[in-house]
Amino acid sequence: MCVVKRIILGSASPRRRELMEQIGLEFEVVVSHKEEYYESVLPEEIVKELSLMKAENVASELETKDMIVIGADTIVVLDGRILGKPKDEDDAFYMLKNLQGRAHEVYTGVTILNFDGNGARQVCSHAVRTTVYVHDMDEEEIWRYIKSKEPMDKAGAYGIQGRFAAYIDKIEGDYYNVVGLPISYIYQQIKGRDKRGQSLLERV
Ligand SMILES: Cc1cn([C@H]2C[C@H](O)[C@@H](COP(=O)(O)OP(=O)(O)OP(=O)(O)O)O2)c(=O)[nH]c1=O
Repeated sequence: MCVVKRIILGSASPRRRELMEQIGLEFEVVVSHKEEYYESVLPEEIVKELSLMKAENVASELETKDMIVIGADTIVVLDGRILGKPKDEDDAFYMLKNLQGRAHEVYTGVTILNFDGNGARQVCSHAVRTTVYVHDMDEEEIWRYIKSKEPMDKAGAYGIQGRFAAYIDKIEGDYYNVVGLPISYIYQQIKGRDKRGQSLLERV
């Protein structure tokens, strides 16, 4: 019989928490307040770097034995420019005005740190891209959406899972990746078996 490892989600995002709960994983949330920054240039490298930093920041505050630590970061990319969370309502307006009527990319980077019983770790960082097509929005619609407060804590100033569903034409790729976590990728990774036939979830 195997003993299952503790899984730590290193995120303050309620969406990430909900997606982990949705698939029935048992996990704990630990939030680190250490600063994050990146040096990479390409979007997929940026989100991988940030997700690694988030996971490492959380791991540095824990006794990391027989444990899986997950970090994630989501950005919206439009014409090569990165849109993070809006600073204020005018910033949200600027982002939404540019996103409407066309396609953009959403990248989420995920890092899974897998610690064995001796505290030795394996690192797996991966980025997932989804293309999102947004319908035309007039200025009144954009302001109405901003006044709903939904955009303010989200990359690109929108939440596909909320009122913004009204403006989603179509997507190509993983929906959950846009919400903040490519959840089936994570599950398949941690359930996957290594050469000894052992799942990441099992303690040695
Ligand atoms: C594009 C998009 C983003 N988002 C959210 C997911 C993330 O919470 C947020 C992107 O910001 P992040 O910096 O990736 O994450 P966070 O600061 O919210 O949480 P933490 O760093 O503690 O893990 O935007 C949505 O909820 N829906 C969407 O459609």
